[in-house]
Amino acid sequence: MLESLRPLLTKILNPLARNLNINPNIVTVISPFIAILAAYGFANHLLLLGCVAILLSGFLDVVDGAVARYHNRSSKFGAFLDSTMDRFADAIIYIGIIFGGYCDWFIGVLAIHSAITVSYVRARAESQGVDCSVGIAERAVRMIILMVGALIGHFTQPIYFTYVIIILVILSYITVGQRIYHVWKALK
Ligand SMILES: CC(C)CCC[C@@H](C)CCC[C@@H](C)CCC[C@@H](C)CCOC[C@@H](COP(=O)(O)OP(=O)(O)OC[C@H]1O[C@@H](n2ccc(N)nc2=O)[C@H](O)[C@@H]1O)OCC[C@H](C)CCC[C@H](C)CCC[C@H](C)CCCC(C)C
Ligand SMILES: O=P([O-])([O-])O[C@@H]1[C@@H](O)[C@H](O)[C@@H](O)[C@H](O)[C@@H]1O
Ligand SMILES: [Mg+2]
Ligand SMILES: [Mg+2]
Repeated sequence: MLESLRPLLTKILNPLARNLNINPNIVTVISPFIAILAAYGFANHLLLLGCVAILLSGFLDVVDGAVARYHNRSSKFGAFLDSTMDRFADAIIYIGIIFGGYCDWFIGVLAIHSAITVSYVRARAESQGVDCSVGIAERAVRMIILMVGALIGHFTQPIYFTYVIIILVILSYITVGQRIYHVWKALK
């Protein structure tokens, strides 16, 4: 859904990418460590820290690709590493949310399963030659919803963050359904 913003984002990030002539894989590997900071924030009921750390982790996830493209250092391994690190970041963030008690363990397990399955379906579809960047809750949307939920919980009451997490689980499973239907249509 937010993929259409990528060209604009690339244009915005090019000045930064120009001055960051490093191996993009370094940026990719840092991103999940910032997600650990987000998990620390959620586990310790520091919702604002959790929100900002997700934003920073996501920012690095955007920067790694921008650096790779700008300096012609895109690689198949980099693409593989990017997606793999995202799965670590996704799980780490939800583990912090579970430890913080913002959802019970069962909802937390569903949150991790639904988020990772959204991306797994896309990866499996791509291995069959089907582009599957479809659905309402792609990763950027999931991260933004989590950030908004954390802000709402911070400025009002934590229970509203819990409600947002439940909504996010529902949206993620809807996205899994959308992607399965998309692949079924593409391959039938
Ligand atoms: C906290 C501050 C101190 C720092 C933050 C600075 C601020 C200015 C914040 C700006 C944030 C914003 C720009 C980014 C936020 C995105 C985040 C919410 C979600 C992350 O989405 C993932 C993102 C990246 O997806 P990919 O990894 O797939 O894309 P790329 O890495 O570009 O390409 C992969 C591709 O590159 C090659 N490659 C990669 C790595 C590597 N090592 N080697 C490689 O070769 C290879 O080919 C790979 O295949 O998804 C992007 C989707 C979309 C375009 C993002 C749109 C975000 C939109 C701008 C939303 C605005 C965010 C808003 C500021 C949030 C406000 C929320 C509020 C509640 C706080
Ligand atoms: O949008 P989504 O399919 O849930 O998740 C995406 C992965 O499928 C993709 O491999 C990765 O590079 C993106 O950063 C994002 O994590
Ligand atoms: Mg990236
Ligand atoms: Mg990524």
